Amino acid sequence: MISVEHLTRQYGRFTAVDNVSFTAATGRVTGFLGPNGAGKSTTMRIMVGLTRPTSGRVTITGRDYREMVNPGLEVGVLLDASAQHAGRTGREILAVAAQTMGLPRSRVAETLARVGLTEDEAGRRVRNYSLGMRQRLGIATALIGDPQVLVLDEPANGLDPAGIRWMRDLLRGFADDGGTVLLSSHLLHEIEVIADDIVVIGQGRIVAQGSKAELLAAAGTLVRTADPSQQDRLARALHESAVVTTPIDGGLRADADPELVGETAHRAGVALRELRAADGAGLEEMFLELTAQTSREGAAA
Ligand SMILES: Nc1ncnc2c1ncn2[C@@H]1O[C@H](COP(=O)(O)OP(=O)(O)OP(=O)(O)O)[C@@H](O)[C@H]1O
Repeated sequence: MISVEHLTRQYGRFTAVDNVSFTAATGRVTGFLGPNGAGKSTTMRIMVGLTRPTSGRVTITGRDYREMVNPGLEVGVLLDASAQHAGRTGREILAVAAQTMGLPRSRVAETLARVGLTEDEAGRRVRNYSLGMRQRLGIATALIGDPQVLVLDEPANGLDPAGIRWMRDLLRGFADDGGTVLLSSHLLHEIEVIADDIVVIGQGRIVAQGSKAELLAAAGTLVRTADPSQQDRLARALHESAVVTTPIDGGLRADADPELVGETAHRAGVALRELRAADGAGLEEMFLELTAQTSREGAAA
C-alpha cells in the first residue's frame, strides 16, 4: 500500500503539490490522472525519495522509501522511459539493474519475456528503440527485482491500443497477486482502461477520487425524451427532485442514477427515447470539468 499524507511541495512561492492525500491500495491498480503540470510527477518523485516534500509524507508499506536498504526489491519505479542510456542494449540495462540489486543473471531473460521484448530486440541499442519498446524496457527495469509495489509515471505513453491492453493485463495480474500499482497519465482513456481506482489532480490539488465504478456512477445518466419539446418538463421534474441536469448533445445529463431519472420521467408523464448510464462519456465530461479551471486551456478560455 502507498499512503500519501498531506503532501505539499513548493518551489519558491509556487505550490506544485498542495496538501495532497490519498492511498493506493494493495491488490488494486490506482490511476493518478491530471492535465500537464498538475503535480503528478512531483508527487511520484517525492514517493521515491528524489524530491523532498516541503511538508507531509509518503509511506510505502509503512516505510519511507529512503529507509529501504535495497529498494528495487520492494518498489519498482518507472519515472522517465526516455531517460535510459541510449548507447546500451536493453539486455545490458537489465543486467546492470540485476547486478545492482544483487539478483541472478537469469532474471534478465525472465523479465524480458515478461514484458514481451524479443531476444533480437533486447540486443539492440536503446537509441534504436521505439517509444513503446522503451516503455516495455522501463517496466522490465521496474519488475526485475520482483517488488510488491509499482510506481509508474506515464507508463502507457507511446503504446498503441494493443500495447495498452497488454499493460492492463500485466498490471491486473500484478495486482491480483497482491501487488500495489500506482500509475499516472494525463489521458483519461488510458486510466479508464487500466485502473480500478482513480485519483484526479489539478493544479496540485486532489479534485476527485474513488473507484472507477463510483466515478462512472457519479458521472450520471444520459436521457433523451421521445418528444424534444418535453425535455424542459423533464428537467423541471428532475430539479424538483434536487437532481442537477446539464443539456448535452440533444438530451440531458442528470446527476443521478438511471433508475431515479426513469421514475421521475414516469411520474412527470414524459416518454423517453433513451435512458442510460453516461459511462465513459460522462467521466470524460467530469474530467474536463474538474480540470477546466486548472488546465492551461481552461485558463485561456
Ligand atoms: N524543480 C522545479 N522547479 C520549479 N518548478 C517545478 C519544478 N518541478 C516541477 N515544477 C512545476 O510544478 C508543476 C507540477 O509539475 P509536474 O511535473 O509534477 O506535473 P505533471 O502533472 O507531472 O505534468 P506532466 O503531465 O506535464 O508531466 C509544474 O508547474 C512544474 O513547472
